[in-house]
Amino acid sequence: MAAFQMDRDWLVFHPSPSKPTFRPPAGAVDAHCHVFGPGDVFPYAPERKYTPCDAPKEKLWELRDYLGFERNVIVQATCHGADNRALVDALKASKGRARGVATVKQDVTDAELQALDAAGVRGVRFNFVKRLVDTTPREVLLSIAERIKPLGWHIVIYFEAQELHELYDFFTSLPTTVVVDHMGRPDVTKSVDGPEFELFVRLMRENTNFWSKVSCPERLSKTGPDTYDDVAPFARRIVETFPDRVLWGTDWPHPNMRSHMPDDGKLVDFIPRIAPTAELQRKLLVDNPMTLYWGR
Ligand SMILES: O=C(O)c1cc(C(=O)O)oc(=O)c1
Repeated sequence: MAAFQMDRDWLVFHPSPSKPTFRPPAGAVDAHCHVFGPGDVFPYAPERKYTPCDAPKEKLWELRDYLGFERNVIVQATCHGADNRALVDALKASKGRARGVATVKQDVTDAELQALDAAGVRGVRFNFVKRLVDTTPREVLLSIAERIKPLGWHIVIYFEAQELHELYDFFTSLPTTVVVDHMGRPDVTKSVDGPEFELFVRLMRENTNFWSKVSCPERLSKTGPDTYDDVAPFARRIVETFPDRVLWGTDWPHPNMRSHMPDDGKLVDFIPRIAPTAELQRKLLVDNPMTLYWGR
């Protein structure tokens, strides 16, 4: 009997993704993915908002190789809270082919930060999505930011587009490189030139320490699986406007998907639609993530 029972409506990752037609350039990095558990070895956090299926590191390596990628950036998932043991275990097992983004609390010690750094962690994640986490006061986040800055780490932020107005000044006060998850989750039924997305473009334009992941068409799309036509203009605009500050990731194992479970091969085939030239593809998949995560 497994230690944890996944949520009844949980969608398990795709059992047999298609082989992508698009071949990623040599050295490509999947710069946003997660590991879950396994729960009987690395228990899910008591404060979690969901209980997923196990998604262990071995499955992630299999997917990496199958899709034609060489490296991963593993982002601490909220179901593990600030217990980074599953993440660290995966980083150590990766033989240098994975880097990590952790979640830490204010009372994290310098020795713990050093140990995370040695394992390959290069950033912390601040999450503002209310269905995923309880709110952490801004002064606590700022104190964590000051602690991780000397390590040369960056901050990954996850929020929804309608919250950006309220969070804008706080975000721009952060003292490190800041990476936005999933393009700030735009409402893609609105115009790509409209005021909501324009605010996000302004954040990127006026603050050159901001980067964006152009990931998760499956989460943002309203038109549905496989083509994600409605998301493409948003992601392409960001890639073409900020080619040196964009990252791409599968988001495997796709926590909390309700509408459908994406075929990871189809997600890879989405890349040339948002990064149409070989140069843009190389920056997005190789140069940018290598600079940010393997720069030292
Ligand atoms: O939208 C989500 O549900 C989601 C959740 C998590 C997490 O639980 O960490 O991470 C993501 O990148 C996306």
